[in-house]
Formats: sequence, structure tokens, C-alpha cells
Amino acid sequence: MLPAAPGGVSCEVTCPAESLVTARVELPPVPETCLCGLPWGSTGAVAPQARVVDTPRNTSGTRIPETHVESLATSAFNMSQRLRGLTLSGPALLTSWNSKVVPRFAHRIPIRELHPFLVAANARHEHTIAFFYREHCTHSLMRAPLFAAVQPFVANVNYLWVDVGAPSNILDWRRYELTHTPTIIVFRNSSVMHTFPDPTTTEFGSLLFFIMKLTGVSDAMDGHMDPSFSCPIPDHTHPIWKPLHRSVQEFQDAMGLRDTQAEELMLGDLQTFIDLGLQLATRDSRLDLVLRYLAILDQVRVWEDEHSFDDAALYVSRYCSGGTSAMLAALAVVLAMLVTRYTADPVEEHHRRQRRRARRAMMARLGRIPPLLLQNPGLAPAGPVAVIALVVVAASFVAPTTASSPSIGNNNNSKDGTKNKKELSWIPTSDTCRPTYFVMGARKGGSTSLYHYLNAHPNIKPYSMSRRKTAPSYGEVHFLHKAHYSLQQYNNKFPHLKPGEITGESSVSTLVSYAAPNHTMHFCGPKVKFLAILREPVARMHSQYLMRIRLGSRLKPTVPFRTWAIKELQRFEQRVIASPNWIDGFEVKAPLFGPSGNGLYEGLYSVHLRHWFKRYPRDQFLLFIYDHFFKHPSGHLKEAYRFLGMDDSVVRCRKVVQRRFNTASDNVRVNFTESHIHQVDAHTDAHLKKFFEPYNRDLEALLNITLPSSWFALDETALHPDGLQPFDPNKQDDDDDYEDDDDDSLKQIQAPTSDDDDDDNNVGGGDDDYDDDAADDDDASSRGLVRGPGDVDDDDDDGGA
Ligand SMILES: Nc1ncnc2c1ncn2[C@@H]1O[C@H](COP(=O)(O)OS(=O)(=O)O)[C@@H](OP(=O)(O)O)[C@H]1O
Repeated sequence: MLPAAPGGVSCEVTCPAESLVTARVELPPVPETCLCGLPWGSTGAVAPQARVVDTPRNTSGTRIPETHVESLATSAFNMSQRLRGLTLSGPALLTSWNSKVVPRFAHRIPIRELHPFLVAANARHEHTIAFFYREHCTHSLMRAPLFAAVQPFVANVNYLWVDVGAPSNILDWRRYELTHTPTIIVFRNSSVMHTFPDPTTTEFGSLLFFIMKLTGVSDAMDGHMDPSFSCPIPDHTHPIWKPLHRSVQEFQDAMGLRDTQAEELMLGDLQTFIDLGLQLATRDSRLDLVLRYLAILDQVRVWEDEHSFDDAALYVSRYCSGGTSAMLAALAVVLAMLVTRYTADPVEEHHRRQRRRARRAMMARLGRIPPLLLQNPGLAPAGPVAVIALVVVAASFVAPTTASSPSIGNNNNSKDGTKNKKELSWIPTSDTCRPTYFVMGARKGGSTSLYHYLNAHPNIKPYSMSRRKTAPSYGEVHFLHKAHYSLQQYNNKFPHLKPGEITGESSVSTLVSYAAPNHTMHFCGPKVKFLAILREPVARMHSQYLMRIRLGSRLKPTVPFRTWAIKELQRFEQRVIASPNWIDGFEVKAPLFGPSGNGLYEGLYSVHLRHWFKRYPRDQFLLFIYDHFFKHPSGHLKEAYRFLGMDDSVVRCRKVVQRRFNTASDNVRVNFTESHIHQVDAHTDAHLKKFFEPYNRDLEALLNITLPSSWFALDETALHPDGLQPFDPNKQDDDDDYEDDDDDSLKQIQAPTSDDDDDDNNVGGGDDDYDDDAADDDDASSRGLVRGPGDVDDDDDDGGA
């Protein structure tokens, strides 16, 4: 973003990936910040105000007329006001519908009928020009009049409107290699002659452009070309599609609206639609609809790795093709904002009263807003957008902000200890999760000890295992990264809490899970807190290796540490090669491994933390360095208590921290005597340290800390120019060293099976040695934990303590 210009805001406007133009425009003043990354398709009646401050060009370097960019930018800007992170792209699309520039398609054939048609046309040696559209693709609709306008001038050709229809037509989409709508394809003798995905110019019309291109006069138009824009056809092979599509359907079903009905309702009477949404937002029974829709947005966000609801809404609108979804997404965002503002944090019964009061206040204010709007003629042109805007502004006026809310465990008091009636609390319902803090790792970082130390506090209650529990709790629930359980089943794993009490869990895969931040936000809300102990990555890796051998968990005692390290490095590199975009500037863009992780991947703390920081503010994390924590454990434990809002004077911390949990001797299953091959030799240590060095430096920068020098200390002379070398270069690493997991005792400790795909959506394909259940092996068995059969899937457990 550029610095604000006098009297306005400058921002870099870049079209989404499928568009072509990059330009910098100066925009009128807006609250907070300016809006970037708008869909260029959001056009409509606007008052031009944006000013281009450099020369817009498309990706092929062609200069784009400034006036055109200005009008598009202004149009998008005006219709998509940014309000506290919200882009109302739905209403923006809606405006173009309402303006009635777009006729409904008069002539159409479904794509399924196109092939027989072409075969028949072929028999007659005819050409066919087909305009592929989707009913709810705004861009298709906007191009349609241009296509229609040219029709009278086209002779001796079949002129077709082809409805690409629903996902069930995917084979036909593939047959014609359709990726976007609108697309124009010219067929000759029933085979494709030319394909023009969204060939569009506002001045000449898409087909006219096509004809000019055919006749060779198109070069003359280059200076007048628009940036292209179109609706991508959803990738139905992508794993997200099914849940996304299902969620959208469920949402619309739950609202009692078919897609077209919703659309008509919106088009016919936007105010009614908004009123309906607001009613939903104020009724308990319907809040889950909003949350459900947020789940859709979350899915999209996980997929696209976007940063805010408006981006997610944008993608929903694209992948669900059109105005309805965009509108619903935008509306859902508004509602969600209202909901989250009015249902902020923890637990107890008396907070329900607060919530009821808050809801009454909200309803009163909402009831007042439309008349206010009507009385203010200045707001009239903004219409529906302003309605939503004012609702949001009004809601934020009466509701507390996240920053001002109290910390967990002390949620009824403001920071200075006085009661603040305006501060509302997050009330866990069946829709929210019971734990309010998470020890998130790192694996082998001492998290078991930390979790036990925390639980020594009388008001911090541990994760409760089932009634049939056979071993002490280690706090791993495997919910946030795998979603094996329903929320209710998850909550049942925790005790019921009295006022002033909190509970939490410790699943060491949480830190590295790509899906967990979104899951946590979705199920546990914005106020939960996180603790982690970060251990020097090579030591951490070594500890993990030894644990696996001691437990006989997929690693034979004959495998030297160096061999395992090489194998892990290779796995890491293979995954990186398979997913070249997984990281960008130490920011993870794609999950490289599932929760089973990888010896190296798990030590890239900055990468994982940065992913978390995108979802939760930094001050909700308490991060310890292993070396520091265990040097002065009692002082740091007190700090952890205070961080969780608990009184640190009621526990004798010095006594509590005397015990070490989950040490080497706690997790021995096989007869194993450590020898030199199990140690970290200088060569391996040097190469691994070298590997981790940039990530550790990045961690220092991210957390603004100085790590202990031991994290970087390496013996340069032990480095080999060709990288980490096996003990015997002639000996291939034998996969037999990595045992198949046919050990029943290990199977017992796996998390319950589920039809759910791995939420982390590994790239790089399967690695049989390391499936996701290995994570659970690590999490559970690593701690010497022996679960009884009922402990892992005892979903009927009422969890009561
Ligand atoms: N008080 C104290 N001081 C120093 N070190 C300690 C302490 N408590 C736990 N530990 C060490 O932490 C390692 C176990 O970490 P985790 O509990 O996070 O392991 S796990 O991922 O949950 O399996 C494990 O490390 P290794 O012994 O190297 O395997 C524990 O010894």
C-alpha cells in the first residue's frame, strides 16, 4: 500500500489472478484504509473519482487506457466500501443486476446438448459460434448483450448460447476445456476452431472483437482493450469442492431458499433480504446458520490462504458463481461480525444474562437503523450498502472491541479490576469449545511438563479422559488439526467448569497444523490463548527420533540418527519440490505435511507461528524458549498463570516444577540401548543447524528476540560440500528400516478413524512410512501414554467432572 495522498488514499490495485491489469490509483478518503484487490467485474453506475497515478499495464505489458482503469477502480471502490475489514462485494454485484442492463438469456441450450448439435451441424458443414455462460456468472450476464447485439450481423453460422450448467456437467466442461465463463468458442466441422475465454471489450463487444481478430484488424484495438475478467469454473476435483458445495447448499436449504429464490429475493427487494438476515442474526436458533456460512468462508480461506473475510467472501462469490453467493457471503460476514461482537468470551451462567441484555440492546439499535437511514437523504444513494454499513458501525458502537475485552479467566473485569458493564463475554454454547487455552507444542519441547504444571493450579482443570481412563491425561485431543470429533464430542472430553475455572489442552501437532488456526477460530472463537515451548530444532528432532526408537514406533533401533535425518530431509525436499509455492518469504502458503509432520518441518517455528499470527493476535501467544523456560521454570510458570488470567500466588511453583514429565525413561517400549549411532554426530549436527539457521534467524525477527547462541553454533569444518552424507554412501537407505505399523498396541493408540480427509491436505502424495496416524503415535505413544480402548473414541462420555 502506498502512503495516503492528501485528500485521499492511494493504493495499489491489482486485479485478481485471472485478470490482467495492475495499476495504482488514488481513491477518495475512506474510513480506516483503502480497498485493494477488488474484482474488476464489479461495475455499475458510479461517480468517477479515482485517479490513476501511474501507467496501467496488463500482464503482457500492454498499456491500458487510464480513463478505463479509473472508471473501473472508482466503480469497484464505490460499490465495495471497506468497513472494518469487510468488502461488500455482494451488493456491488447486485447493483449491476438491479440496473437491469443485463437481460436474461433468451436462447439457450444446455451444454449436454451441444455435442449432438455439433455433430448434426457437421453433417451440414456448418460453423457454430457458441457463447458459454453460467446463469449466475455476473460477467457472463454483462457480456451477453454484446454478444446478442452482434447476432444480426452474423450470417450462415449457428449462433448458440450454451449454458454450462451445474457441476454434474463437468465432463462436458472438460470436453471443451472450459475454465471460465463467459467463453466463446468457434466450431468448424464440429471441432474447436478458436477458443476465446472472455474476449471482451466494452467498446466493440466480445464477438465483434473476435470477428475483428479473425479479419486481422484487431491490432488496431490494442490500445482500447479492457482488462479481461470472467468467472472461473470451480475446480471440482479440488478436495475442498465437495464440502464447500455441500455447505453452501446446506446454508441455503437452512434458510429455506433455493438459489434462484434467494437471488430473486435479493434482486426484488434487497431490504427484505437484509432484514431477513438481521432477523437470523438476532435469533439464537439461527445463529448457527451464520456460523455455518462462516465455515464456508473458512474452507475457502484454508484453500486460498487468504487473510480476511472479504477475500474469502470474494472467493466464495467466485466459486459459487455469482451474485447470490457473494451477497450471502457479504451478509454472512456482517452477521458474523455482529454475532462475534455480541458473544465474546468465556463461560459461566451469569454471562448469559449479559448476553441477553446485549442482544436486546442490539435489537433495539437495529430496529432503529432503517428509519434513521430513511430520514437521512444523504445516505439514500448508497442504499443497501449503507444499511449494512450503518448496522456494522452501530454494532461496533454498542459492542466492545476485541482489544478492550478482558483476558481469559478474568473475563468479568476490565484491566484495572473494575467491573465494566459494557464488556461482553464470549459464551460457549454447544457451538463453542470448552477449552480456552492450548499448549500447542512444539513436539518434544517440554509441552507435557508445561501442561501438567499449569494443571497444578486449582482453577485450571485438565482435559478429562473417559470414565474408563487407564492413564494420566496428557492433554492431546487431536481435534483442532484433524476434526475427528464433533464439537460436542470434543467438549465432552473436558470437565464442566465452575465460575472462575478454565480448561485447556495440549496437542503437540497444533503448532504445525495448517488447518488448526481456522478450526480453532471457528470452534473456539477469537479469545483463546496459546502457549508453546520452542526447543532448538536439532535437539527437538533428536528427541523425537529417540522417542520413536524407544517406542518401536516405525523406526528400528538399527537406524542411525543420521540416516533418519537424511530420510527426513529427503521427504522434506520431495514435498517442497511437489509444492513449489508452499512457502513465500517464510510464510507458509500450503501445508507441506499433515500433523504427522516431519523432523525438519516441525522445527520451522517461524513459518508455523506466522501462519497462526494471521488468525490470532500476537498477544494471545505466550512463547517460551526451552533453554530459558527450564532454566527458571517456576518464574516462567507464574508468567504462564498470569497470561491465562489466573492468580499466580496460590500455587507453590517451585515445588510443582520439580517433576519432569515425558522424559526418555517415561517412554520406553522396546529393549533399546543407545549407542553412538543414535547420537547427533558433528557432521549431521552441522548440516541440520545450517538448514535451520535462516528459519531461526527469521524466528528472532518475528518474535523480536535473541535466541541462545547454541541454536546457531555449528562446526563449519564438519560440513560437506554435497550436503548431508550417509555413513556409507554406497549403501542405499533401506526402507525396511522403517517398520510397517502392524503393531496392535500402536494401533490402539491411534485417534478414532473418520471419513474426514486429512484437513491439512498434504501435498506431495502419500508416504506410507509416515501417515497421519503417525502423528497420533507421536502425540500419544511418545508420552508413554497407554490408552484404554474406550479412551480414544468414547464419544458417549459425558465428560463431566
Ligand atoms: N523440566 C524439564 N527440564 C528439561 N527438559 C524437560 C523437562 N520436562 C520435560 N522435558 C523434556 O521435554 C521433552 C518432552 O517434550 P514433550 O512433552 O513436549 O514431548 S511430546 O511431544 O509431548 O512427546 C523430553 O525431552 P527428551 O528427554 O530429550 O526426549 C523431556 O525430557
